[in-house]
Amino acid sequence: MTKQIILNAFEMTSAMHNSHGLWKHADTKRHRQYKDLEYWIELAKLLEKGKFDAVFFADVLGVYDTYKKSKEPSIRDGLQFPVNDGAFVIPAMASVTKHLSFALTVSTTYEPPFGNARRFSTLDHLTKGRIAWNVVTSYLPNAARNFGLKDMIKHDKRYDIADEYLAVSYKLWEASWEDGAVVEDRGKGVLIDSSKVHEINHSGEYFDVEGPHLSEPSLQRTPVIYQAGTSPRGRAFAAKHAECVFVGGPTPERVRHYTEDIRKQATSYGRNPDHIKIFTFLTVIVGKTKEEAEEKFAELNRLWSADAAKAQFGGASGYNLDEYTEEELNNPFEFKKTEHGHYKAAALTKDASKKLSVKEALDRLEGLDRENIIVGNPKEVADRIQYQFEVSGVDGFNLNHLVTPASLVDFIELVVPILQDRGLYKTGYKEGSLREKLFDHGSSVLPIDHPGSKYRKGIQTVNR
Ligand SMILES: Cc1cc2nc3c(=O)[nH]c(=O)nc-3n(C[C@H](O)[C@H](O)[C@H](O)COP(=O)(O)O)c2cc1C
Repeated sequence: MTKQIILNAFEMTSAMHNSHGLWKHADTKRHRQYKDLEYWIELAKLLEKGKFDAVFFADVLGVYDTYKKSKEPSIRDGLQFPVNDGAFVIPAMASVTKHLSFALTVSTTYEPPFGNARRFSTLDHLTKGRIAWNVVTSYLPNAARNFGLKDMIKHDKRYDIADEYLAVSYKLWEASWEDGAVVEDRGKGVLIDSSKVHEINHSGEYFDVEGPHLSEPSLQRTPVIYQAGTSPRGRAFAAKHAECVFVGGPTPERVRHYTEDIRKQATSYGRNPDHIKIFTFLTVIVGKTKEEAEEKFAELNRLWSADAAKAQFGGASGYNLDEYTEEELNNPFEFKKTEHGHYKAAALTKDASKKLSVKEALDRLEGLDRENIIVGNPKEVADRIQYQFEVSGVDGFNLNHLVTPASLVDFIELVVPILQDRGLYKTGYKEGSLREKLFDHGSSVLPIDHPGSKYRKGIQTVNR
């Protein structure tokens, strides 16, 4: 059977996400409606109609303020600000869908693991196993200062902390409660068999947690583990822990380099590389005709905010694009490792399809980056998606939407049927939890080659 594209809607419970300045578009209301439950409920119904696998909720815990050393460019255009807590809209979206799943971003740098484990168990219960956790280590200096730190914790150390954070989480989800602990024995007057509920007594370098886990085991126990990070340390972390990885890369060839590296490293951890699904970005502007798509592109390009794009680039990469002098504009735009994140900086330097000068790099952010957007009629768009899917070696995409919900409606009406005709996209959902839909492990819980499963106690689940 043809390998099929797994599709997530790339979202954020914020005024704007990656559509810089496009709140000015006549058809978008999301910057006013992102705080309304009705907006998320309608979106959920639309996405399930389009057979989307999941909604991927990005998140940040601060304002982007590297560019111009100021928060003003971000605040002015609503760049991922204001941003609400994504967890709260998920149960409402789950209540009007049966199959759509939800990947929620939570940082291991700022929120302690004990409360986070309960949050995900609760969501897994309420959605009947349709939850994933996108593990990030965060990149905004303002986030560090919001959580009482003077500076960001160093990039690689954040991943060391994340490693221990995951160990604590696995203990809570996998080791604290045995299967069958809830006995509900009316005769003996026992609701929960306390011999099957365990403290975890974790004492480590960064965390001390006694337990037991406050939630009883949910369908998946450990939520499907997503990870977003493309640096060498990020990829090593993904290879060890992630069941789904969200990688950045400006070309399908470069994305392939990352997918191959992650799968190779996963093997060295004793994991089956097929137990990792890899995703990258997808941005589409589709019209019934090429001319209509080009008109849409021109209109969006006209409304684009270069300042917001540079502000996002700044926070994600650590480069302040405002600091180059006139004389420096012709210099090559070089990669430098910062304490922020890897993929944005790499996209315009070492991963770019050609070497860029500083001026050329800045120009890429002045408008919608044509190199990273598919513009065309439905067939042209489907051809290009198919090409990117086949060349990059990914299992699916996180689909951006520039105008919400119009971009998603266009995609579902115009592109999905072609991908379905080609056998590249499902026409119906598989039954079961998110993990069962994504994999063939034979159960909802972690497979035995995953490091989290090593913590298991007294759990009677079959696994392939
Ligand atoms: C494709 C992609 C998406 C990401 N999304 C988020 C996000 O929503 N929120 C966030 O705080 N960090 C996000 N990150 C970055 C993570 O915080 C990451 O753990 C950290 O910046 C280091 O990333 P790196 O390994 O690529 O350097 C993302 C990274 C990538 C590659």
